[in-house]
Amino acid sequence: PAASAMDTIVPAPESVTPNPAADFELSEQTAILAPGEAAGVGEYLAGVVRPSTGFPVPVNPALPGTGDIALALDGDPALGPEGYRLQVADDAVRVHATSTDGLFNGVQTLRQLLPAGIESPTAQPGPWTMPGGEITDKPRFGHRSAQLDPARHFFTVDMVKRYIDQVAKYKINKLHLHLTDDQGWRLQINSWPRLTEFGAQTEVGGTPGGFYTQQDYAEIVDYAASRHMTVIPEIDMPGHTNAALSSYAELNCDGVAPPPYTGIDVGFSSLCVNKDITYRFVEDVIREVAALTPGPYLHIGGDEAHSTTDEDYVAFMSKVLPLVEKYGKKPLGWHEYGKAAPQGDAVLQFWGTTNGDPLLTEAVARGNKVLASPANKSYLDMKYDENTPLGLQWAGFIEVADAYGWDPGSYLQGVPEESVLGVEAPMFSETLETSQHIEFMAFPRLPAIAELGWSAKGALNWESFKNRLATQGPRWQAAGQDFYRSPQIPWT
Ligand SMILES: CC1=[NH+][C@H]2[C@@H](O1)O[C@H](CO)[C@@H](O)[C@@H]2O
Repeated sequence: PAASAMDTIVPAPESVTPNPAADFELSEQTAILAPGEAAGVGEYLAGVVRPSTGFPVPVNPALPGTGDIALALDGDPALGPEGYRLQVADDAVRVHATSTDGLFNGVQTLRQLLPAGIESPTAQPGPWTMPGGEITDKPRFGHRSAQLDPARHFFTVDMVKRYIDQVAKYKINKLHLHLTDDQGWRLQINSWPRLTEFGAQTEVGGTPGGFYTQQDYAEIVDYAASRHMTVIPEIDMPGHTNAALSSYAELNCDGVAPPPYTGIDVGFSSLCVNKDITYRFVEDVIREVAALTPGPYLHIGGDEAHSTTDEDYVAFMSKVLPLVEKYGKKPLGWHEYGKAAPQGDAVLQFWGTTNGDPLLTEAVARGNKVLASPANKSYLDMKYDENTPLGLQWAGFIEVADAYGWDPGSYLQGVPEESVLGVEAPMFSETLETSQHIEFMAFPRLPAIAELGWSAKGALNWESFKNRLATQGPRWQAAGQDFYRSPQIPWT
C-alpha cells in the first residue's frame, strides 16, 4: 500500500514529493480562493467537496489566507498549457497553473488526495485530511479522448454528462460522440429534418431511439467545456449511413429508401457517390455541425465502407474533405480515409488490431498526426474475458493489463512519438444501454488509457499502476458508480 495518498494518484504525476509533516485538514472554516478566471474552477471544486463534507466552503476572489485552498493563474510557463503545481501544507493548499485547464487538472489531483468519501453525494464523517507535499505535473499528450456511441443505443444528455464527470477525474480532455450510424441519426439537422424525425426513431434491438436537438447538443458542448473537455462530433460516412439513407429515398442510388436497421452488422450501407444531392446533403450537415462545434475537429468517420469501391471512396472523400476545411474545421477520421491522402492538418484515428498500417506511414510522411486507439487495447466495448456479460469480442478480450500494456508513443510502426496526437478509448454501444453498462465497461480500463495519455513514458509501470488503481475502487463506490472488480487489481 502507498505510504501517502500522494503516491496513489491516477494518472501518475510527473513528480511527487510527500511531506508527512504538512498534512492539511479541510474544515468548516476552509474557503476556496479563486480570483478572476479561476472562479469557475473554484466553484467546480466547491461542488465536489460541499455535499460530502457538509461544509459551506465558500469561493472567494480574495488573495490567499491561512486555512484556504487557493487556485492561482500564476504558474511557471514551463508547466505548459495543461500543467499545474500543487502544494499541500498544514495551513494552506495552493494550485498554480498557466491556464484554467491546468487549474482544473490540479483540482482532479487535489480531490484524489482527499479520502474516498469526498466522492459521495451525501454528507460523510471526516476528518478530511490531505497528505502534505508537492506535486508538479503536465501531460505527455495533449489529446486524451473518451468516445461514446449514442447511435447504436441512444444516451440521454444526462447520461452523457454523467460520463463526462466520470472521465474528467482522470484528466480526459476530449469527448468524441459517434452521432450517426446505420441504426440511428442522433443530431437534429435543420436543413434535413427527417434525419431525426424518421432516422432517430429506433436503435439496436428495435427499442425506441432518440436524438439530440441542437439545443441538447449545445448543452453537452457547454457541459463538456465546463469540465475542460472539447467535443469532437462524428458524422460517419460514406458507410454506416443506413439511418440517413432510410430517411431520404433520394440519397439512395436506386431512389429507394431501405428500412430502419436494428441489427449490428456493418459494411452494408453507402451514400451514393455519383449523385450531386449526396454532396449537398454532406455540405449541409457539415455546415450545421461545424456551426454547433467550437472545437477544432470534425470527425467524418470513413470506416468499413465495404459497399463503396475504393475508387468511389477516394472520389467521395476528395469532395468531402475540402468541405470540412471550408467550414473551419480540421478532419479527423478512422484511418482508412488515409486512402484519400488527406492534407497536413488531418488526423487519422487508428483502430486496427495490429501495430500499424501502411496508411499511417504515408500519413506521417504527409505531416498528418495519428490518434492511437488500437481496438485490441483501447476499445472499452470489448469483453474483459469470456465471462463478461456485456460487450463484443471481435478484437479479443481486453483485461486491465492489456489496456495498460502498450506505449502510445512507440506502439505504431512508422509513427514516431511526435506524430502521435494522443489516445482515445472508444466505447461502441451495440450491447450497452444504461449508465451502469457504460460504467462497468469503462472502469477500470478508461483510467489505464488516461494514464497512457497523460503520464511520462518512464512512469508507465504495471506494478505501480495496479496499486494506485486499486485505491480508486472505494472512490467509485462512494460516488455510486459501477465498475468491474478485475481480479488483476488488489482492490483496497
Ligand atoms: C471504427 C470501428 N468501426 C466498427 C469497429 O470500430 O468496431 C466497433 C465495435 O467494436 C463497431 O461498432 C464499429 O462500427
